[in-house]
Amino acid sequence: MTLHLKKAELHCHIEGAAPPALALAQADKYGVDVSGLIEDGSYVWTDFSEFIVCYDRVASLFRTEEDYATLAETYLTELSAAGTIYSEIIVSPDHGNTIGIGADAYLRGLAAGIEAAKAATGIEGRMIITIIRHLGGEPAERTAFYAARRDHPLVTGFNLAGEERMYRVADFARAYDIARDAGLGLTIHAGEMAGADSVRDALDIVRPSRISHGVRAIEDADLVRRIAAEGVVLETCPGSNIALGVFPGFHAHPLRALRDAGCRVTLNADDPPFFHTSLAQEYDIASEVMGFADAEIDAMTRTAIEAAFVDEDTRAMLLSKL
Ligand SMILES: Nc1ncnc2[nH]cnc12
Ligand SMILES: [Zn+2]
Repeated sequence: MTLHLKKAELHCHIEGAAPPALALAQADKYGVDVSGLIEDGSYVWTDFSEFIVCYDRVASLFRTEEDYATLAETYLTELSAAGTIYSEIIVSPDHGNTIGIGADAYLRGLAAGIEAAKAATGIEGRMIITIIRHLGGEPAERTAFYAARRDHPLVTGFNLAGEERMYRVADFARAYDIARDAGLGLTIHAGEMAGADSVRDALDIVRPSRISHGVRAIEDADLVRRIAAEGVVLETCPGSNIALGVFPGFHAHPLRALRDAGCRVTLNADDPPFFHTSLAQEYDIASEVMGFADAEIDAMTRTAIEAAFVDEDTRAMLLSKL
């Protein structure tokens, strides 16, 4: 067990953190039929494409500012109970537009949830605005402009999620330029559903300080050396990778190999209930299944705080808690 260890998370999609029980309550509230979506208390999907459809259906059950406040507060409160001091949630203002409340109300609701959790538990939270790869470059640029104009201090980063096998990183270069110019921290999903080339493109074109996943860099030794040399931080999500079939089991997961090669690695849950995991479980697996010592896991937590998209006073405060 790793309950005694402090934890930090850089990579969790907030709609992907909705516990099935909360999604069921939301479905009840809005009279939505969830057969085929939730069965026996679990989300139903079989591959990445179905997972994305399932994810979007769950997201559509959250329809008001208050719903989003509840979602963020529920997740961060659960994290805090497991010893988590910091969490970055990946948020999608496009969902706010899809459900009709607009991006501002969507972010306001999430921020209220983050602040409520902080008031109750002390957990620090930030929001990373994501663009959606399978929607293409044009909506991404609109979202990047929105993110650049952000007027909320809890919005500190920018990400690209969605179907990695669609479009090219270059299609999102302009969106990333806009986010970079606005001073947002940059990370990008790469090396999850696509291989080393995708990670190399992400490094060359986006120049991020972090990569969301990045684990398939292991397919190219030169690329692993480059990630280590450049100090790019990998937001690894082992449970997610196993659930999505990226690797056949934890024994085959490259977390240890990447760490041993000098890459800076962190532990994250991605979309925890969809992948039957939690941040606490990712820490437990690192300890009990992958055999990392407590000091090695603490080093990953420290790396997460070092790479967090926060101001330096907040970083110092978080580091002092470790
Ligand atoms: N694991 C994942 N990869 C890419 N996009 C996502 N959106 C939500 N979860 C994701
Ligand atoms: Zn992700």
